[in-house]
Amino acid sequence: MSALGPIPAAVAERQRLDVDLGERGYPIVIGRGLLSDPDCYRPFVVGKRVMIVSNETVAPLYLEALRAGLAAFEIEQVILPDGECYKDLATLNRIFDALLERRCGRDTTLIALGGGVIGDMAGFAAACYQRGVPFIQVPTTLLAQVDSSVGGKTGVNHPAGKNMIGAFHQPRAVIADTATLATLPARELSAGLAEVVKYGLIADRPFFDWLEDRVPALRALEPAALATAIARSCQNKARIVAADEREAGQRALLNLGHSFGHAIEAGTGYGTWLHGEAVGTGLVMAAQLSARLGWLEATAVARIRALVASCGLPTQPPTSLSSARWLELMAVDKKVQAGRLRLVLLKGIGEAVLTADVDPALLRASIASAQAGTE
Ligand SMILES: NC(=O)c1ccc[n+]([C@@H]2O[C@H](COP(=O)([O-])OP(=O)(O)OC[C@H]3O[C@@H](n4cnc5c(N)ncnc54)[C@H](O)[C@@H]3O)[C@@H](O)[C@H]2O)c1
Ligand SMILES: O=C(O)C(=O)C[C@@H](O)[C@H](O)[C@H](O)COP(=O)(O)O
Ligand SMILES: [Zn+2]
Repeated sequence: MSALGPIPAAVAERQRLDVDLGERGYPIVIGRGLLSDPDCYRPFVVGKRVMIVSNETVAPLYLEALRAGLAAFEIEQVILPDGECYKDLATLNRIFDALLERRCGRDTTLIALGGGVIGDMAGFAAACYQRGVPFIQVPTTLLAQVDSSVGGKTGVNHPAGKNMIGAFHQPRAVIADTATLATLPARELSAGLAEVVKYGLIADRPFFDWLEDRVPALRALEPAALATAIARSCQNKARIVAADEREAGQRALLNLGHSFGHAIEAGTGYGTWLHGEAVGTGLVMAAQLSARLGWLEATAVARIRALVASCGLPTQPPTSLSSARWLELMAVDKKVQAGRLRLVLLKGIGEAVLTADVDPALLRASIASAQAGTE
């Protein structure tokens, strides 16, 4: 895949990128003040009715502005409890209950207003309700704006494993109003930065280099830096998704850090570690294992650890998980094929690879050293 080129010195106030998926293709619009702009929704809402799905934290902050943008439509809403621990089938059912109670038909468009948890659940509800209705992503966390709202992976967790029940269902549009990030807690902003760093590591070394100088600006919500990081992350994701929508091959690279990260999330009980925190540590663990294999220089591992730490993210895994538990959790990863673990590792900064060539003993040793802080 060709490089994305240098990072632009300036960004437009409103950026539009396209996810090139033919008839399932859609725009990602990034800018401030989009929530209440009817032009952001009119071309993408199918029918006269919308069902907004949000949660009890986001709705008091942004529901009114979104309703103003959707004033041309008949608006229904369902407000869910907040938290990763509610990303489950029981909470999903509340969306179906609301759709059925209001007698919503196939001409209802679901609108996900919130972070990745709301986006994944509303998207999954849209994939299933009456065998599929349209939906629009209105992401309000950094993590959702740079990653989860794009690409059509939807679903819920199971106690045995992360995102184990779900479907691919692409949104009709992604409307990312960056002004919503002003109310995001600092810990959640840091969590979003983990997926941003991931994009630099997978296939975009110039972006990684750029990030090394920009983390303070990003953590201070400096608008130009934020808009650049969001757009660059989405560009990286969009082109991988366009090349491999259903993860037959290279889309698995988007899982860098996630085999470790998902094990941490499931093993500690969903919500103790935020997804982005687990991914941040997972990125460091993937780098450390890559170094053990002789694929990555120690200096690169040190740069990756330093960047992740500078984002305000943990770099060391929890000590509460035994070696057996790690392997048990990693064995249910969706990348496992014929009982064989496949991991995304690094051959360099900006060069991620999918490999099945990892000796379990080496993996165990790497995890144990990471837990001990000696890796
Ligand atoms: N589908 C995908 O491709 C994909 C990609 C990455 C992550 N994910 C999933 O996304 C989820 C994580 O998403 P997340 O990090 O957005 O977490 P989240 O959805 O739990 O949101 C984080 C917290 O911020 C609150 N919040 C949201 N917007 C806010 C705002 N503007 N101001 C104040 N508070 C706000 C939420 O209510 C929540 O408490 C995980 O379940 C993960 O598995 C999916
Ligand atoms: O979009 C993808 O593909 C990703 O892998 C993005 C990840 O950041 C995201 O957390 C995703 O939900 C993980 O997918 P899963 O298939 O491992 O559950
Ligand atoms: Zn992720």
